[in-house]
Amino acid sequence: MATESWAESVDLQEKEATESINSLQLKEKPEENGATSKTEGEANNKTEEDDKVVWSTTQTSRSSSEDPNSPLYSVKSFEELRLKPQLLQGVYGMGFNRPSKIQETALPMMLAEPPQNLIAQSQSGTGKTAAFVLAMLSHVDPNNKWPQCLCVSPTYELALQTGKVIEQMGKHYPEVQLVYAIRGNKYRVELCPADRPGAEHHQTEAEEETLDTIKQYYVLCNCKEEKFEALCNIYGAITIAQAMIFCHTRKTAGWLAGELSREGHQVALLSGEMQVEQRAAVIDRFREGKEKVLVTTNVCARGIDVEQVSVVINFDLPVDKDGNPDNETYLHRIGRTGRFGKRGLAINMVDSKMSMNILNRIQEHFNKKIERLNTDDLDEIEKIAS
Ligand SMILES: Nc1ncnc2c1ncn2[C@@H]1O[C@H](COP(=O)(O)OP(=O)(O)OP(=O)(O)O)[C@@H](O)[C@H]1O
Repeated sequence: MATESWAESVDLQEKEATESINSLQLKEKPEENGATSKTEGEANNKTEEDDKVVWSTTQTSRSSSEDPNSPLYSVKSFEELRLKPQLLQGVYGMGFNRPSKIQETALPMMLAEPPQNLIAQSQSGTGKTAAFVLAMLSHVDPNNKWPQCLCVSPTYELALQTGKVIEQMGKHYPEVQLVYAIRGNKYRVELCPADRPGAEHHQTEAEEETLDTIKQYYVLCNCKEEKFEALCNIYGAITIAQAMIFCHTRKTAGWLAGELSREGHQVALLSGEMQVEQRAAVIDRFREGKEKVLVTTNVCARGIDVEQVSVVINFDLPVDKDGNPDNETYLHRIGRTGRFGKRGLAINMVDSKMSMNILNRIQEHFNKKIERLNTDDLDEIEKIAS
């Protein structure tokens, strides 16, 4: 699959972004993902690190593709979805064995002749992107030399991420060309007709929006310093592959990134005021595992798919401009972990009566109990990860 180069401008910015990230890396962690090979002598010499429970995305939850109630369960194979052979090659090349429920349900509707309009909802990380990418690639006819599929993304980062999925799935379909109509690329888009006819709806109930594979907890604190201490205790008790930490303001995010760096964590900082290309470079580095912790404010981290993210921390709970709970943002944030049946952990920091009230309203909205976690008790933290 051919691509127009958007990477040039990203490269130019990357150096600058890397420098600012490097300035945060005061101390490198010697071990990656808690995985090391040891001699027998070393193995007998247990360290604090050895005692930690590993909270890793390699552990899959009970909600697997075998469970008919799981959003990953399907009765069909990709062959039965009648995908083009080039796309089947692409799908298997990405390591997908079977479609998820949303893929199995949505693809036949999107591939029908004539195709049906569809508004589909499914839990985070259950394969929606893959579903609509396959639909786009199935419809495009490379003999027609005009733009045929338009994918509109809410953010620059998501446009790049979806583009990468298109590139991977379309790897064996080089006749199809992909272009990015994003900042820095001069490309005139054809507009969609404003009068779209009605669409089929495939919706999820509010109670089902969060995944059972993501365990949710809250921690009671009094101030940001206590929240940071709680965070350190969590890191002291469990080994975390990669984590995303959400803050309300840039100021808090910057402060927290600095504190975490001083503790020896490999930290990346992502916030709205950075140039979009810089933000893309930061996300790329995080995706490659160059940083293990991503501290971020909000919008730019929406929809990011990084498999290794095993823990999401709401250092500040998401609220809208009127100070009410932002349930949608909460869902998007915690959905950065527990991707495609992996286990995930979401921890909310509560530091006032007001934020406790916000948390209670979030629980009510999703009809899901969020348990309290005492981070002064290392055994208790270890237990939630086992
Ligand atoms: N059928 C499949 N088999 C195995 N892995 C899959 C399959 N479909 C998608 N994935 C992987 O699962 C992860 C989540 O998929 P995807 O990003 O499509 O989910 P999503 O529903 O769009 O997520 P979000 O709601 O956060 O936008 C991705 O890393 C993707 O590569």
